[in-house]
Order: sequence, then C-alpha cells, then structure tokens
Amino acid sequence: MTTELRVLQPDEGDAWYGKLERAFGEEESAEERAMWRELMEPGRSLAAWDDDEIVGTAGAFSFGLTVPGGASVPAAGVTMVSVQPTHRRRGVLRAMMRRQLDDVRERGEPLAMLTASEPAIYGRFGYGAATQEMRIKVDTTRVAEPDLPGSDDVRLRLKEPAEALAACEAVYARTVAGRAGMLVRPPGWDRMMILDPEDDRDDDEGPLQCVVAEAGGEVCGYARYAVVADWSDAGPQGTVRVWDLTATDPVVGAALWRYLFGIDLTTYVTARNLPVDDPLLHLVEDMRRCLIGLREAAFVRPVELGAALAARTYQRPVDTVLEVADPFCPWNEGRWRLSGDGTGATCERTTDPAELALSVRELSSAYLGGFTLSALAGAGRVRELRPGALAAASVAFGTDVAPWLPHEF
Ligand SMILES: CC(=O)SCCNC(=O)CCNC(=O)[C@H](O)C(C)(C)COP(=O)(O)OP(=O)(O)OC[C@H]1O[C@@H](n2cnc3c(N)ncnc32)[C@H](O)[C@@H]1OP(=O)(O)O
Repeated sequence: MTTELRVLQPDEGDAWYGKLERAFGEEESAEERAMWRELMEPGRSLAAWDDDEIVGTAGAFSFGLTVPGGASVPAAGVTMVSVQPTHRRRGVLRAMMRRQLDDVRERGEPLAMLTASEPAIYGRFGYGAATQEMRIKVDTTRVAEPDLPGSDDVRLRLKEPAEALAACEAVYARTVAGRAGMLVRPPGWDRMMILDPEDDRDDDEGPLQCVVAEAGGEVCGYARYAVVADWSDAGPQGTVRVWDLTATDPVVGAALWRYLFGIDLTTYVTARNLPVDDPLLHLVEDMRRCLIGLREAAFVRPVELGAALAARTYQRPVDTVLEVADPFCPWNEGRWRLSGDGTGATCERTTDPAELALSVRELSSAYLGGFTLSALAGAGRVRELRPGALAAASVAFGTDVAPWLPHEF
C-alpha cells in the first residue's frame, strides 16, 4: 500500500473531519463540529490519501506554552490524529508524525505537545507524559466547606456563560504565566470552554452555569459547572460537576469553592481536571474524603532540543552535559551542555564528557517539572555517568508550582 500525504485543501475539510469522527467511533454534535472546524488552522492539517480516499488525518494548533520561569514558548498542539480502521498498523501514523515534526521544525516551533487517546502511542515519537491532572469527588455532607477570612467580601454573581466569557477569559489570561503547562490560546478558543451541546449532557445534567467572583469591583475569578440532579428515596443527592475554576487570589478561590460546596440539593462536588497542587486540598480539613485520582495529561516533545531547554529557567543553578538519544528527530541526538539558573539558560552542543544519558522522551517528561529525572532514573530510564549529576539536575528541572494543562485539545 502506498499512501500520499498532503496538506488539507479547504474543499476537503468535511470529508477529512468525517473520517476523523469515524476513526474515533463517534459523531459529534453539529455545534461541536462547527467549533473545531473553525479552530482548525489553514495549512496545519494533513491528510493521508490512498488513491482518492482519505485514510489518515493529523492537525496542529499554534499555542504558546508556558514553561518554567513564565516564558510563553511556541508549541504545536498536535491534534485530530486518526487512521482508518481499514489501514491501521501499516505505518500511516508514523508517516504523518514524521511529516508533522519536520513541518513544526521548519516553522521554528521549539516544542510540540498533545493529549493522547492512548498513552502508549506517542513515546516512540519522542513525546513524554509531562503533566498530570487531578480528579476529585468530594462528599460535601462530610467535608466542611472552605472558609477563608475575607471570603464574605467576595461578591458572587451568576451569569450566562456566554455573557461572562470575555471577563472569564481575561481572568484566565492573567494566570497563564504563573503555571508551566498553561496555554496562551489563539482567538476563538474561549468558546470551547462553554461548549455545552444538550445532546452531550448526561441524563439529569443541567446546563452549564457560570459564577463570577468580584473583589474590589473587579472580576477576579470564576467557576463554570453543571448540576446533575439525583433524587433518592431519602432526598436529593445531586452532584456539582465543576468544569473549571480560575481565581487570581486565594480568597477568591476559596469563596468560589465554598459556593460550589454549598449549592442546595447536592451532595457531591466533582472535578475532572485540577492541578495536582490545587489549593482546594489545603482549604478542606479532610483531604482523604476528596477521593483524589491522578492521570497523566499533556505529552510534550522538544522539537529543537537546544532552543527548548534554553527557553525555560531552572530552580537551582545547573551546569551539566546530557547525552541525548532521539532516533525519530536525529538532529537532537548527541551531547549538550546545559547551563542555567532562575534567570535563564543556554544549551549548546559540546564534546565534553556526558554526565547523564537519557532519551528525548525522558527530557520531555522532566521538561515542565511534572516528573523528576530521579524518578525516571529509578525506572532505569536515565543513567547517571558522573556521581552527583543526577540529583543536581533533577532538583534544577523541578518547579515550585506543579505544571498543568487546563484543557484538552
Ligand atoms: C493527539 C491525538 O489526536 S490522539 C488520537 C489518536 N487517534 C486514535 O486513537 C483514533 C483511533 N486509532 C487510530 O486512528 C490509529 O489506530 C492510530 C492513529 C492510533 C495508529 O495509527 P496506525 O497507522 O495504525 O499506526 P502505525 O501503523 O503508523 O504505527 C506506528 C507505531 O505505533 C504503534 N501503535 C499504533 N497504534 C497504537 C496503539 N493504539 N497503542 C500502542 N501502540 C500503537 C504501532 O504498533 C507501531 O509501532 P512500532 O513503532 O513498534 O512499529
């Protein structure tokens, strides 16, 4: 079988998207499909053709990814990857990944990132799990609501999600530089946060709601959530399903959680994607009853390794030589001297003896500070070639604030 890869043409979009939906075994609502079609960037979608049939799809978004230190680094957000079931396991994905990473490099984006349908797929292409998301289910009849002094001064107003969108997005934008893994979203992405097709709701799930928090006359936070009604013989036991909660101030955050914990006719508060160090864990007295679950979230890949490592800062001074294996992007292979601290870094080719040996996949996992080099070494995936080099580099790569990807794409 020979397939040909081409950049998608405007008149091929419907067929391409239909194939994507079929590979995922689902059909999206018209509203959702329209939104994604609008967000797709011309020139960044690839189609694999077998004669006159599209058999593979892959796209990319142009994000700015916050890296440790707060810089926003151009990153290709890889998305909409699929191969038709008739053509699977014949190398179509591999060919698309090859072409896409070459394109990303040519565009000068030092990083690529994605969220994976299945984590086992992308390591071979140099992507490593780089952030985690925390899920919670809090029994609010057992866990007292957060109570921080000053919360009473925060004014909460319920708004239509669309009406409050600009104000919410402005709050989100203020938080982006403060946490590695967050995204500067191109225009239009704010609407994804309020996409709520009725067909996609579970039984008894109400529409998306938005509560906006004001302090000092300014919008400083918001929470978007839906209430899932549940009536048992003993009475109401609904769930507040939190979509997202953003606050620029701890008191505002506490006021929003207190509001969500206190919604009448509900017994649970759930959230699917919080940072692993979310303040909520310290706002409640009983962390155990938050029923915490962790899952890997963003996968990251340095496309230009030197530029990527030089773009972030390091929480302790580091000066080390890395021996990097990167068979899929061989231009990254070899020895690199990384020197940096909390103010900046350089990462240059060197012939000096290596102190740590690892593949690009491990660097990907350590890049945002979500996983430590020491933990990866514990799994045999990083080798220390000079005693002491591992602990020093591992601490340097770490971050005080846990990296977090606020949403899938
Ligand atoms: C960023 C995103 O969009 S994530 C969404 C990914 N898409 C989906 O999950 C939709 C359903 N699945 C599919 O469309 C396809 O099965 C794909 C895209 C996952 C794989 O496409 P294929 O063309 O079959 O992959 P290809 O033949 O190029 O395989 C390349 C390698 O990946 C491996 N691989 C492919 N799919 C998987 C998988 N699901 N799990 C683990 N390994 C996989 C292959 O075994 C092969 O391994 P090798 O390097 O050892 O030879």
